[in-house]
Amino acid sequence: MLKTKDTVLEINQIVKEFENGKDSKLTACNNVSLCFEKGKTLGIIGESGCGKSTLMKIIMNLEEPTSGEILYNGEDITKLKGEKLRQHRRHIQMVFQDPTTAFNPKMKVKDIICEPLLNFGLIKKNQKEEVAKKYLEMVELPAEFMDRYPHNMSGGQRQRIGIARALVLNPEILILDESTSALDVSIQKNIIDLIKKIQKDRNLTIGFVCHDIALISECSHMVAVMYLGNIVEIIPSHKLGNFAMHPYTKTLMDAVFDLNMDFSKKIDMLDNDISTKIDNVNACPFRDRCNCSIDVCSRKMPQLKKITDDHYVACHLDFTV
Ligand SMILES: Nc1ncnc2c1ncn2[C@@H]1O[C@H](COP(=O)(O)OP(=O)(O)OP(=O)(O)O)[C@@H](O)[C@H]1O
Repeated sequence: MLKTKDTVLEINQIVKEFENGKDSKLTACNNVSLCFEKGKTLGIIGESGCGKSTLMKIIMNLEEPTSGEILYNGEDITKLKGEKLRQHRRHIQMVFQDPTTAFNPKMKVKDIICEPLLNFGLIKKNQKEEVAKKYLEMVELPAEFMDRYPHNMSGGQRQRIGIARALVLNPEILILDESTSALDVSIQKNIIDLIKKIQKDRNLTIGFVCHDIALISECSHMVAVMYLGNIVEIIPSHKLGNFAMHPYTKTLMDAVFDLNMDFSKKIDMLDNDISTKIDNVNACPFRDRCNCSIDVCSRKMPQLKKITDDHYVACHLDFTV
């Protein structure tokens, strides 16, 4: 994925290995390179355990990569320490899957929303109510909510507070890690609509991590498909339906329940579990579950190949025909 004039965050060849028992290592991220574009959403999709959250934690400086760099305004943020790191945190904020666990249950909504601003000394205590009102309005909640506690709200309302708190420092990039996954479908849609509106108003760059390809295609501009730590396809979301090429992406797409779907078509579901993985750098990570694997797949790791300017695939199959 090539850097453009609109790139705000550049992930270059990030590798993250974890100790996995005595003499073995687990590669959670294997040479991941991606670009986040200003005002756009980059969706990252993959099954549980494919490394999505690890990558997001590295972007958030909550985890250190084994190697690679992440450039924000030309500076490698993986190397930041101390006060420089603290100041940098204002630029990239995250909304977690379950904000309940991230909130102090003894704090009122106004304190939760304003805490980051107070930590950075950006407001005085007597400005809390004014700020909370503004941000509650932004996430379409009544001003009276500022005196509530998190446990007196629904999951959707709590997630709105999580979004307000993440945006209060006016970050350039917002990371949403399965942020709507725990919500009912109708509430999920409302939150997605709200996020899209805020993105437009603020020209916000978003990283949207999710295991639901239908949801990701609905709210992302570009989609990166991750499998066992590897990016196997990067594709504009509007092309997912008709132009996805990697056998894994196609399987994910085929599994989406679509009212217009041809029901006579066989749906190839993934049978063996992702946890039965073998870390083999000399083979395609998807080969054991792939219906189209060929001889070379068990000998060589496919590299991302450019199909068109905005579409990349890591597969040994020949897509030129
Ligand atoms: N601190 C850690 N120590 C050892 N292994 C880890 C650690 N964190 C993650 N892993 C492993 O790295 C791999 C990727 O985990 P990660 O949480 O990034 O996946 P994920 O795609 O976000 O999954 P999920 O959607 O379930 O959160 C998994 O095999 C996981 O067990």
